[in-house]
Amino acid sequence: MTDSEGLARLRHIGWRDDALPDDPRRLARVVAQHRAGYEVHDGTAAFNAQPAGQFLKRGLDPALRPAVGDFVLLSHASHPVIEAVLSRRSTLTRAAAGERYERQVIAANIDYVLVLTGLDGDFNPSRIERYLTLVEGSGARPVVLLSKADTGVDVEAAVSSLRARLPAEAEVHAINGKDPATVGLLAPYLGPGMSAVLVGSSGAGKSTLTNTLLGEEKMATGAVRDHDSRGRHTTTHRALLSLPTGGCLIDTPGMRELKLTGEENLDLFADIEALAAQCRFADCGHGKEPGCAIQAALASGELSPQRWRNFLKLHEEREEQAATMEARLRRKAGPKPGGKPRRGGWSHDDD
Ligand SMILES: Nc1nc2c(ncn2[C@@H]2O[C@H](COP(=O)(O)OP(=O)(O)OP(=O)(O)O)[C@@H](O)[C@H]2O)c(=O)[nH]1
Ligand SMILES: [Zn+2]
Repeated sequence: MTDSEGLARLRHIGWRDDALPDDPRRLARVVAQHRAGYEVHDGTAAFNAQPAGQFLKRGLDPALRPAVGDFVLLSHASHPVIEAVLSRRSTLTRAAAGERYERQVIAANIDYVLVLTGLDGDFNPSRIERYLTLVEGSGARPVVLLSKADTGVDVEAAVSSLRARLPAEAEVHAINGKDPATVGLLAPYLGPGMSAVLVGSSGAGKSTLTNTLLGEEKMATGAVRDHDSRGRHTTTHRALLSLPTGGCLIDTPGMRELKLTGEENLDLFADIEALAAQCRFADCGHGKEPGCAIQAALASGELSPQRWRNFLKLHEEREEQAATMEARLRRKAGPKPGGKPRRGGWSHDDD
């Protein structure tokens, strides 16, 4: 295999450097993680690989283990073993219950997270906001895609109300997932060397858009899929899709249903945090307390009730999840020797 052939092969899996790694035959990309091991793709085919023993050690920071999107070096054995994980340019993480409160990598080396929402009944600005908080700080960039713009809905109104809520730099596009012209619109995010994931709730149009991007009918869409055949197409070869635009789309069920956990930061609501800091009392409950800056902002219209509700909802969810995780960790740790209950630290008592 010549160098240029080797490079062309690696481009299919999103390898972006102009140089080949020292031993390109050993390079592959993790496209899925199963109970029984990993599924990797080397640009020609997808196959299974096991993690080397070093990745299985108890107590190892989960962030050091191979994750979907990682470029890895394999052994030459007939049953390939993942021996090393190359350094990451971006890391999407979420909180995970482990031996301590820690973060789990859900995808690595992703450039764009395409957050897809239908402009039909699925349209939900709060959910979009929450997806953006998940992507924040990952090194990947979110792109909000509003599908079904062709269905007679008031696209302008939806887009402008959404823009008003999101940070100014957020990218928002209304699209028709069935229209081949959409490929051109999204090409800047899906060019050679780019890796993207598509997230969004069921029915938002992920399969439809993926098919349009592929330029052929490769996946079953909701229109033709009956209830029982759900998941039938979740086969190995479509976990990493090489797009005609040169980029690649990582599409595994876990990625599709990115869930929010207790650890997203709430930077999108920094304005609300700033307001709360102006309340007269440091422990203000933002109810009937005198001198409450939040209530004042709500009264003056500076803060919309909807935005305040969203903040409260997200905040509450976050607290709940953090408490659940703490409780789980505490159960795992067992009672402290000496029998005396531990003081402080835990805000919830669950036994
Ligand atoms: N008119 C129109 N219909 C769309 C568009 N995008 C998706 N649809 C339709 O919406 C339905 C659901 O689309 P899918 O692509 O199956 O949705 P999905 O996100 O893959 O759904 P899951 O596989 O359940 O996660 C199908 O009937 C599509 O034809 C669009 O931009 N315009
Ligand atoms: Zn207050």
